[in-house]
Amino acid sequence: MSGDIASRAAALVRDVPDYPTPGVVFKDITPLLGDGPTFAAVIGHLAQQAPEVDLVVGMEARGFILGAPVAVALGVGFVPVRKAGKLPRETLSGAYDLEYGSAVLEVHRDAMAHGARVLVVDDVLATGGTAAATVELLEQAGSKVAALSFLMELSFLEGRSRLADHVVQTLLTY
Ligand SMILES: O=P(O)(O)OC[C@H]1O[C@H](OP(=O)(O)OP(=O)(O)O)[C@H](O)[C@@H]1O
Ligand SMILES: Nc1ncnc2[nH]cnc12
Repeated sequence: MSGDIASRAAALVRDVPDYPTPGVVFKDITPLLGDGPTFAAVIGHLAQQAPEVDLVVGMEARGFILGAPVAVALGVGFVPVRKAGKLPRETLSGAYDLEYGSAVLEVHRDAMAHGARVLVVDDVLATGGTAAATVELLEQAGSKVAALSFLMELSFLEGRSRLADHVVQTLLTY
């Protein structure tokens, strides 16, 4: 079944060369998001393989698109990890590099109870900079990252090696 979902999803991911910078092949998921049955099947797959968790965490912005419906499917809350300056209360924050730039991520300091088990959801694992920075924030906040779940992994960028102590799940591998 997941093989079937994987091939349907892969057919709806579009390669855009030299975006946003020369040399990067951007994996555009908007065709997949625009196909209701495939989008629903992907969310169902991510939810079905999830460990038991208290919360789902997603990273701005594409991690929100996948993470929030996974949280709803699991019947748990959703915590946004946002780019700097968007959260109104006290935050934990961390700078990081990604495949085509650098940024700062933040999470509300009180978003998770101490010891909460969380599932991290995002669309792409590339260099792993975004995911590693997120794990660091969550662990600083006292959470336990039960697993990280991605729609796809760009394995040639070896992001998985930055998450070596964690469970990493991906539907598609390039
Ligand atoms: O493994 P990495 O090299 O860190 O790259 C992966 C990250 O890059 C993209 O986010 P981006 O910062 O482009 O933000 P967006 O979701 O707002 O488009 C993607 O959604 C991941 O979060
Ligand atoms: N090649 C890529 N395509 C889409 N999102 C990404 N995030 C990091 N690298 C990416």
